[in-house]
Amino acid sequence: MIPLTQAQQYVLSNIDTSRAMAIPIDEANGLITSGSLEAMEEIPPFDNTAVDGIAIRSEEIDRLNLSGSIEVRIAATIAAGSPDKVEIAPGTCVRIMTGAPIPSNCSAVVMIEDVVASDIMATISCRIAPGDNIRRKGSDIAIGTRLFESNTRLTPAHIGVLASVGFAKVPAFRRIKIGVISTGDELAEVGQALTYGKIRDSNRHSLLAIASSSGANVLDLGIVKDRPEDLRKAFLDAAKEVDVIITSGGVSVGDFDYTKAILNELSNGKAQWMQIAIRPAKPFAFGKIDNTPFFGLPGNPVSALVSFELLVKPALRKMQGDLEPLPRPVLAKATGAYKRTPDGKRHFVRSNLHVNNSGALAVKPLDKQGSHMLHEMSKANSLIIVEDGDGFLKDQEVEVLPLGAL
Ligand SMILES: Nc1nc2c(c(=O)[nH]1)N[C@H]1C(S)=C(S)[C@@H](COP(=O)(O)OP(=O)(O)OC[C@H]3O[C@@H](n4cnc5c(N)ncnc54)[C@H](O)[C@@H]3O)O[C@H]1N2
Ligand code: MOO
Repeated sequence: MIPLTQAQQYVLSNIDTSRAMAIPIDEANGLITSGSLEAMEEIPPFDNTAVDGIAIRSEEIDRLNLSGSIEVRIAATIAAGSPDKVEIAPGTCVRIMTGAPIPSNCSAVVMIEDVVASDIMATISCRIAPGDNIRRKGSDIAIGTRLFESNTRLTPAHIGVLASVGFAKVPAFRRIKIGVISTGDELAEVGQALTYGKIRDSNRHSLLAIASSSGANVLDLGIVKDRPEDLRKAFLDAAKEVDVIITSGGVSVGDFDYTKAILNELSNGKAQWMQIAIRPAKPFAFGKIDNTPFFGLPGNPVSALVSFELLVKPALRKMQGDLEPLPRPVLAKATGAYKRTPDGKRHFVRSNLHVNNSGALAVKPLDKQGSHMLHEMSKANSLIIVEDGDGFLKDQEVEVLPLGAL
């Protein structure tokens, strides 16, 4: 058996970053920038009002500060989007709506709630200072501002910023397309009758889902029987269609575990079959078919998902431009014990990570830890890392990998 870090490093060293290209901003959420981005427009693009109210000149502010109350004639009303460049006459003011351009010689806006106004006159008796309620041109983003560094993962707020300064496309690493295949004669499709000896193919569906929620496009490549010629054809066809191939099953030592043998043949003898010193997800195969990375995950349903988290996801992150692709654990206090015996493996214990009543991170190890027990896995949001040994006690601080992060 080899340590997990060795397997992860081997995979990462054989993974290239996907092509950088100009991506339409509405397709870029979750992608990573391939270059730094600078603003070529400013925000706000003109001085505008932050409130609905009355815009006044500094001379009126001075009069107000002297006398405590002023009356000003309302010369016009300015709506948001108004294209007019306005300058107002002495002794007058304008009604103005949130976001509308400020007349060039006005220096504050009084909120409409603080004004007694008729259609033509406004009486102002509140305190106001120059600059109040005005959002100055360029005060949020000036032209030339470095918006984002290269290798920034784009979130909805990044997308909004890019739209606000006029980027229709953004330079980013292309989204990966993942094809998922299930292998095994025992597999039945959902919706098919379940005859004796068969089980439903759950891996294909859970793997399509986890690949999709990891930010990839996915392609369902179906179930392939345990027949070398069928597997060979399916793998070769997949390599033409997708950027990454994921299979489950057939990577252990059974008589019909052909996946690793066919993968090795199609990667010109360069595939690696590994027994990783972890539980679950011990067997794993990795290779490339016509330069398309191929991940042979174990068939046990929990193992397939854990293998995806620990081995596929870091590779996807690297392909998508993440400079620190390996998952990082957090520390939390165990709310229960986990007993194990030394077996040379690091265990990943399905668990529930949460914030306790004191506001600290706590983690509950779940009961059923069998690698076929997918229902229990579905209740987990994290994996407690337990090094080889006897396990941990209640209230002990443990390392935890949260599941589900991009
Ligand atoms: N003699 C040994 N036997 C096994 C070992 C070992 O070291 N020596 N390792 C065990 C471990 S650990 C795992 S994990 C499995 C991995 O086996 P394979 O990757 O070859 O997978 P299969 O044998 O095809 O299936 C294992 C198990 O999972 C079920 N399965 C398979 N595909 C699906 C699917 N798409 N959806 C739901 N369930 C699936 C399958 O029916 C089996 O029960 O090997 C152990 N054996
Ligand atoms: O390691 Mo297998 O992946 O336990 O079930």
